[in-house]
Amino acid sequence: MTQPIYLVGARGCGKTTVGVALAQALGCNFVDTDHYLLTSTKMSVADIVAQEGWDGFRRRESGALKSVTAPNTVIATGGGMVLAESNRQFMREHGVVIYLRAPAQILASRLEAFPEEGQRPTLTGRPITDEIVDVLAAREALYNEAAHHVIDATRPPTEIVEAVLAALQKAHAS
Ligand SMILES: Nc1ncnc2c1ncn2[C@@H]1O[C@H](COP(=O)(O)OP(=O)(O)OP(=O)(O)O)[C@@H](O)[C@H]1O
Ligand SMILES: O=C(O)C1=C[C@@H](O)[C@@H](O)[C@H](O)C1
Ligand SMILES: [Mg+2]
Repeated sequence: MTQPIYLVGARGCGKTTVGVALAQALGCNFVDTDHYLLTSTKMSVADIVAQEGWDGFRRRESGALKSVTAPNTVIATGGGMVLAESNRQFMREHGVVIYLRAPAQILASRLEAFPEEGQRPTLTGRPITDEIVDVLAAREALYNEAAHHVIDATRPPTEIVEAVLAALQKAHAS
């Protein structure tokens, strides 16, 4: 592997969890744009949004995407990375984009168990487990448009990693 692999999908689909395991399986680096922003700004997503609004966060997130892009790297993106057309285009041009797809009901149950509110402040003013249905409906087309491969992310992380590796191998062979 030399091209970066970008994992996209809604909050709770497992981009960070699967990304760590996928990087381990491939023996390559792992970075996460949310974590990159946390360490480079020393502010949580909630802090950035409180100070700069969502527009400020989205600008920083687009910058983070460019900063972390490197060969031999699995990149877990933030759930809203696909909102900017320029980000979707950048990811498709610079690497392989994988959409980890899961229905809102499953996302809600994971987010309820592990809310991490500092990193996942409400997007709409409603509780995140309520808003996820509408957020996913509004973004589903963007995740699909960005993706080279769509992977069922309702399974355990080890199975998702296997499915991603199989998709990458199949694409390489063809
Ligand atoms: N395949 C899975 N099966 C069961 N639980 C999972 C799975 N993937 C992730 N989880 C759990 O769901 C929670 C959210 O996962 P994770 O943080 O990886 O999602 P994310 O896509 O990175 O979300 P965000 O967009 O907010 O960064 C975590 O607590 C994780 O343990
Ligand atoms: O879905 C979203 O818009 C977000 C997801 C998280 O990964 C963070 O990037 C942030 O909380 C925004
Ligand atoms: Mg994450």
